[in-house]
Amino acid sequence: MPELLRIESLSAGYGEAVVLHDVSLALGEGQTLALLGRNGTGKTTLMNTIAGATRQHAGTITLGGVALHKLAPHQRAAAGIGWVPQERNIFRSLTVHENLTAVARAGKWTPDGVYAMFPRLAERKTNLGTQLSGGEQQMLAVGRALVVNPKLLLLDEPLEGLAPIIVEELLAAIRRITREEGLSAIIVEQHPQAVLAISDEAVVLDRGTVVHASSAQALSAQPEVLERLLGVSR
Ligand SMILES: Nc1ncnc2c1ncn2[C@@H]1O[C@H](COP(=O)(O)OP(=O)(O)OP(=O)(O)O)[C@@H](O)[C@H]1O
Repeated sequence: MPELLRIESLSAGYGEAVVLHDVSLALGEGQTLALLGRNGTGKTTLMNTIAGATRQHAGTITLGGVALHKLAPHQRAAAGIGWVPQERNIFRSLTVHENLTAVARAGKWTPDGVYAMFPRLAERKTNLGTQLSGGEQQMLAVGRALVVNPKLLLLDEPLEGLAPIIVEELLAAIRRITREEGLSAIIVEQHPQAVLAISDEAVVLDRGTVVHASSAQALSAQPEVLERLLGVSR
């Protein structure tokens, strides 16, 4: 399969502080990567760096042959990065529908497609962002990234703090978006198994470096590695 993303020898952080050291990874078109690691190991920093929101000290990031690291954040969105940050950046003072139409760009994903994926959002079309539950806000954040019609979706802890029933709903939608619709994605999670089950590749970070890279299936089948690197046994 053709390569979509390639990161080589990446170092990045905040100001003078370097958080990521010599990170390299690659992802093929239509593939999903689970980005795992304990608290504070640099997962969010790597997502932010791909999106252009940190200070990059060294290395390259290429998306479909385009040198992303040379672009400003808004240019990276135009180049195909759909970023759903940890803090779910929706417009709280706009309605659900306005949130989607404000950023939509021509392509396969439309607001109606998002409503079909998330029927809860269809019911709340005219509600303001402030009136949504945490789960609905997360669905809207994912929907906003989809209607930009990205090449690569970055999902930073999309399941964090949500009720179990909402976690199931979101996971099913993410599985459909990645497995059935074939959109490439990087998913950050602290709890690995649910995400490994819907991913092709797995990378584990520790202290800002890659300490494990394999297929998601291979990592799932290694409880001793999960225990050692993530402190979970399954
Ligand atoms: N805005 C910032 N300025 C300075 N240092 C930061 C900033 N954000 C994060 N860091 C530091 O970078 C390191 C990696 O943090 P990061 O949030 O990337 O880890 P993480 O693996 O995503 O953790 P978590 O699972 O807790 O979100 C930590 O030591 C953190 O203190």
